[in-house]
Amino acid sequence: MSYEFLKGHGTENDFVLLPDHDGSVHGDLDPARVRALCDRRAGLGGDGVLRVIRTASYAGPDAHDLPDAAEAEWFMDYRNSDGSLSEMCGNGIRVFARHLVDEGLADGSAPIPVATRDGVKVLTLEGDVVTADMGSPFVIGETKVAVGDRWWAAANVDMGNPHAVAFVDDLADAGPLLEAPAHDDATYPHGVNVEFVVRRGAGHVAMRVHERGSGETRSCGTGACAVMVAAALADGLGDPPAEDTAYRVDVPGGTLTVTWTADDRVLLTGPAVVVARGTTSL
Ligand SMILES: N[C@@H](CCC[C@H](N)C(=O)O)C(=O)O
Repeated sequence: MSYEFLKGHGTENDFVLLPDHDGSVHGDLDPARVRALCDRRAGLGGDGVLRVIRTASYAGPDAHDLPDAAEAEWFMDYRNSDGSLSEMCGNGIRVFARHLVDEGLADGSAPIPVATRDGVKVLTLEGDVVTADMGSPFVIGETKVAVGDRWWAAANVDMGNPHAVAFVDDLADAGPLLEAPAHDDATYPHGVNVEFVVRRGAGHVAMRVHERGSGETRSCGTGACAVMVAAALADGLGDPPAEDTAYRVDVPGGTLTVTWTADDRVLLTGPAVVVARGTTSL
């Protein structure tokens, strides 16, 4: 079977997009196909797959939990590169919105609602930059993570998907991150995305991330949001802050801006580009 794909990225967190508007191309989207597509040597390469499907047409895992199609015509069916599902992807949803507008499937001059496994997110495009309203963060408490025999205290922040945010002295402290950092399985029964963070200045941090289901990636949008929230709280801001507050979050693949609003919304702003398209039979 031959089918259409596109390739895109947001701050070098890269994705294979699979247009499947009525669900007739990929059915349940076999995890083995996701792994084959994301393979960087034998496939197209990617940190994940974004299936572009109408909310009303999705019949796969979690279909019963999806928002109503009247709230969001399109559903971002996100898969990690190992084939697993995740609730949300902050870089992916910006690329998803860019694709909808490029293809005339959504009007880029107005906010675009997109359904995810974490509810409806609203995207706004301004030139090359896309902002995703990621909703409210949930700061659950303290945990810890480890690489080898080194442990760090970490903030447990839920952005729809799970995060552990560890402040470190140096981003190199975590080593090459060839394996998932150790974490508390009782706190994170479904695994966790782990961010290592350093301060760069007032309202400015830099991070690395090991993503659940994808390994170390060049960026993670939900991770950047979790990092901003953890940093803002460590800086003494309220939950939510008294006034809208923006932090610059540097990632290996670029720079994101995260704004935590006084009405407790986290806004993720950054680039989103589609770089290629074609057909494959992977
Ligand atoms: N890269 C994404 C997050 C993708 C999902 C994550 N690996 C998980 O399993 O929760 C982002 O930009 O947020």
